[in-house]
Amino acid sequence: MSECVVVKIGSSSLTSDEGGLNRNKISFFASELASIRKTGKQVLLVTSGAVAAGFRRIGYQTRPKLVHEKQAAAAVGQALLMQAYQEAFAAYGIGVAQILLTRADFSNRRRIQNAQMTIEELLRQGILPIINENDTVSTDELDLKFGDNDMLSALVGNLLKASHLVILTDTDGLYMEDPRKNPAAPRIDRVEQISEDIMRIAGGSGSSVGTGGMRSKIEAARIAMRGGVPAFIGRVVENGDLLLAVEGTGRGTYFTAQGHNLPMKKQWLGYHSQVKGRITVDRGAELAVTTGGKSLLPAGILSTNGDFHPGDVVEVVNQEQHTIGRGVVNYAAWQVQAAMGLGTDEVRRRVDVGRIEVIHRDEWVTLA
Ligand SMILES: Nc1ncnc2c1ncn2[C@@H]1O[C@H](COP(=O)(O)OP(=O)(O)O)[C@@H](O)[C@H]1O
Ligand SMILES: N[C@@H](CCC(=O)OP(=O)(O)O)C(=O)O
Repeated sequence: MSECVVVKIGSSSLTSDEGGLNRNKISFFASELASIRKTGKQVLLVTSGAVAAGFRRIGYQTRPKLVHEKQAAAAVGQALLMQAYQEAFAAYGIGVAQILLTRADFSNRRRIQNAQMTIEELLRQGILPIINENDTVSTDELDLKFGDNDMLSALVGNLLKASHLVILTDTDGLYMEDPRKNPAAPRIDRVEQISEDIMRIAGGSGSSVGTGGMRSKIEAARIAMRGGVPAFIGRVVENGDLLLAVEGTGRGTYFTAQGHNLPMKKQWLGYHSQVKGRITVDRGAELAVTTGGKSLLPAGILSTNGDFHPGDVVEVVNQEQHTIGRGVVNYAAWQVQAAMGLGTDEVRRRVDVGRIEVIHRDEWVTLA
């Protein structure tokens, strides 16, 4: 397959603060995406804007806050959004398809493989897939909702091994401070690694229609970088800006892909799987699994949370409760509790487990 560009457009770029779609903006983005297709690259669009497009039509005065109201607004707005894109892309002879995904779809290997095969077939047939979260069935509980589409776009980019992830918003990239609060703050042009400092300067949404703000975009960029996909966060305002963004001279911040492209299985483990519990480890175990390439043994485990079973995915945290990675456990939670802190011989004597490793290194991904 030829190079593939995933472009994410946020609500703030498509709608006005008062709600409702801005048709001129949609036509503009359609022409920008069409110009990327002309260069021979495949294009996928991840679009927000369903709630913002639908809430006025449904009769709400401001963007709704209650889950069922948001879902109702999205159900109305998604149809309006697709209608607008269909018309706008038709002007360039490009057919479009609607794909609605949820976080749960990503944690189920078969479902996400089906989505991937569908998307690949659409691309082969020259159709431009337009993806949004399936707001009607997603709920805010238990991390089951993306909420904003930044993370969704990163996961789609990784799934398709995109050559570029372009996250468009209403600011020219990442600034040292939220430019709405400090217009003099300087922009960061390139980020090689997402440090704690970078996370700190990225704030929430400044507009009344956007949700994630810069923070969720940076988190998405981090996932893309780990998946080997270079990312861009910024703005396109004039004809040709999107092409410049893809070519490396856009109005925004570039995030360099990290060389080690995680294999699909580890990407699934790290970013798509559903976590069933948590294991806290001591410093020695932390180093062994994150930098030593070792399996996690019972001796370094301090505590567990959640009711997990062999084959489930658990999150592993250090003594400061920072996530260091995820892995598939060979023990049930009660077996970890019986074995934690014990040496290998002692575990074999006291606990009936098939394998001594709580998490084997082949079933582990470092996320620190
Ligand atoms: N350090 C920062 N640099 C740039 N923008 C920031 C920063 N911190 C917070 N923001 C805010 O993030 C907003 C973009 O996010 P959001 O409103 O969620 O947009 P979208 O709808 O495009 O996802 C900007 O308008 C800006 O106010
Ligand atoms: N799925 C929702 C996304 C909500 C949202 O505001 O996202 P974003 O503008 O990307 O911060 C919608 O289409 O309205």
